This record gives sequence, structure tokens and C-alpha cells, in this order.
Amino acid sequence: MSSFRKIAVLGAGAWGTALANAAARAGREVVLWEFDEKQANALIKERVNTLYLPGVKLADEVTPAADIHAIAGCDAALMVVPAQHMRATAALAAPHLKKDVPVISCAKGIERGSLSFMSQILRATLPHNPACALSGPSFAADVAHGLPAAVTLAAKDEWLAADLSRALASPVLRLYHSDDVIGVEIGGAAKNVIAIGAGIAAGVGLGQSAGAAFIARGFAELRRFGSALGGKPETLMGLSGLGDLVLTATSPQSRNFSYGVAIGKGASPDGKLAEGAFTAQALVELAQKNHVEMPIATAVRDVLDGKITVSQAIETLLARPLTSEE
Ligand SMILES: NC(=O)C1=CN([C@@H]2O[C@H](COP(=O)(O)OP(=O)(O)OC[C@H]3O[C@@H](n4cnc5c(N)ncnc54)[C@H](O)[C@@H]3O)[C@@H](O)[C@H]2O)C=CC1
Ligand SMILES: O=C(CO)COP(=O)(O)O
Repeated sequence: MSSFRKIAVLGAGAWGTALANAAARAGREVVLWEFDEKQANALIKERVNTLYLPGVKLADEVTPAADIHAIAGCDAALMVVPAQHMRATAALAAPHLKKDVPVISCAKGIERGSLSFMSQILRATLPHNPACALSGPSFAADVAHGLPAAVTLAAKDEWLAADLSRALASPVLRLYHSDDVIGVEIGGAAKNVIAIGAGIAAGVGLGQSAGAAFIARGFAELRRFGSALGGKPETLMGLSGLGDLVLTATSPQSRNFSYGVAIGKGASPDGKLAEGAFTAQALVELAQKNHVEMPIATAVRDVLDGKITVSQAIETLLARPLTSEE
């Protein structure tokens, strides 16, 4: 019998809704809290997330809620709000979480200003709750439709990561456990920025050879950054690093990739959440602070900030001195 009977999911966007159903599929009782009251009430009434994950019914074991008190008594909490709202959401949850209840960030990003990863925000806001991270190649729609996926769940205490992984796994969702929380988070945050760049390259029509070069060189940046910040090489080479970069930087289903495609085509992005657009500045600042060279991420940041045009970004990247491949 798992000790994680009741799971709270905070954030009923696409990923929170998919994870709530996944936890139900794993045999858990789930409370799905949503910040937007109108949206929460629609979920309570209709039991379908028409706005963020249309066509997917909530599992019977999932109870949607507008009131944060509903998370009381949970045995673990999945934090599935956009990265820039993680701190406020954790603060809202704090009075309702018992000591030692693990809190698992499922968001992919770095907080602007503080340059904090999600686990650092959770540790600062919920110091008595172990901060964990869940990340990997997993489109919400795929997971919600029961297509197979594999992700990594990390906690400083690997026994806890293994227990949580077992509690959330099902025949179609494999969770690998790890003790490398920062390594897992780095992959999720950095790949979104690189994926926007890959989307821009695709939108401009640079071709598939350039697309592959972009992923390989983007991954070199991700690994350099990851190892400077203490991520383990096997994590960066794994699901949450290479795995998620390949998925996000090649698929039109990705919001970050599509955001880049729109920019590359000179069109306006569709307004869906593209976490990389919020994280680019923080990623580049953190890289500079740690003396890590990230030319692709920097070019993406500069294009998003309007400092340079897409053509100038391409010219600058192609004109870099020829070096060894590392
Ligand atoms: N959609 C996907 O396939 C996946 C998403 N993720 C990550 O999960 C996180 C959430 O993304 P999605 O669920 O896709 O987002 P979404 O765009 O589907 O939904 C956004 C959610 O954020 C909530 N929200 C908006 N403003 C808020 C605020 N001020 N405070 C608290 N909540 C607020 C909305 O009410 C909604 O629940 C992101 O970091 C994303 O990178 C990770 C893996 C897969
Ligand atoms: O993180 C994701 C897949 O692993 C989702 O990617 P997007 O946010 O770019 O859609």
C-alpha cells in the first residue's frame, strides 16, 4: 500500500489536468485545485477542461476545487502552475500542507529576477516540505490520452523519489527516479529556450540540416550550463535533458517550438504559454554569472527582447569562429 493516498495537484492547466488523471490512473485519490475561480467552477460543473485540455474527461477519482483548503490532508502535492507563478502558489499552499509532505515542481522554467529554479523557490517558501522535481518529454495531451510516456522524478532523498515514482506510475506512465533535483530542472528550463530558437530556424525555412545542428549545439549549451550548476551528466543526457529537448525542439505540438515558428515566419505567436519566452532572460543571466557560454540561448533572448532581428541572429551565430566540438 502506498503511503501517498491523496495527491493534491495545484494548477488545472493542460499539464495539471493530465497529471491529475495520471495519478488517478495510478490508483490515487486526487484534488485538482485551480487558481482561476471561474475556470475551477467550470471544471467542477462540467468535469472537462475545455479551455486547456479539451476532449479529456476528468477521472472519477479527481475532485476539482476552487478553494485552496481542499488540499488539506494531502500526502503529496504536485505544483503545476507556470514557473513565474510558482512562488505565489507555494505561499498560498503553505498553511494547508502538513510538515514533511513532499512538494513536486512540475513546471519548467527559472524565475525572473531571483534567477531561482522551482525547487529553490519551494525550499524557500515551504522549508519543512521536501522539494522534488518532475520533468521529461511529455505532452499533456499525450499523457491525458493514455499514450506511453516516461519522465524523471527527483528528490534529494532518492528513496522518496522512488516511493513517489511508484505512487504515480501506471502501465502507460513510467517514472524514473533520481537524486539530481537541479539536473532534472535544468533540462526542463533550458530546453524551452533552445526549442524557441529551433522553431525560429524552422519558421525561417533554414532546413532540416540546420535544425539538427541547432539541437546538437543547443544540447552542448544545455550540458555546459548543467554541469556548471551541478547537474549530473547522466541526468542531462537523460529524459529531462536530451529527451525533452528532442521532443520540444522538433514538434509543432510544442508551444515553445510553435512560438518560435511564428516569429521565424514574421507572424504573431498564438498567445499560448511558451515558458521559454519568460525563462530566456533568466537563463542567460545565470549563464553569464556562472561564466557559461550560451550563444544560441543568448541569440533567442536578444530576438525576443527586440535587440536584434532574426536575420541578425542567424548571421551572428553562423559567423562565430570555428572551434572544436565540445
Ligand atoms: N502542457 C504540457 O504539455 C506540459 C507543461 N509543462 C509545464 O507545466 C507548467 C504549466 O503548464 P500548462 O499546464 O501547460 O499551462 P496551461 O497554459 O495549460 O495552463 C496555465 C495554468 O496556469 C494558471 N495560472 C495562470 N495565472 C496564474 C497565477 N497567477 N497563479 C497561479 N496559476 C495561474 C491557469 O489558471 C492554468 O491553470 C509549465 O511550466 C509547463 O512548462 C510540463 C510538461 C508538459
Ligand atoms: O514540456 C513539454 C513537453 O515535455 C511541453 O512543451 P511545450 O510547453 O513547448 O508545449
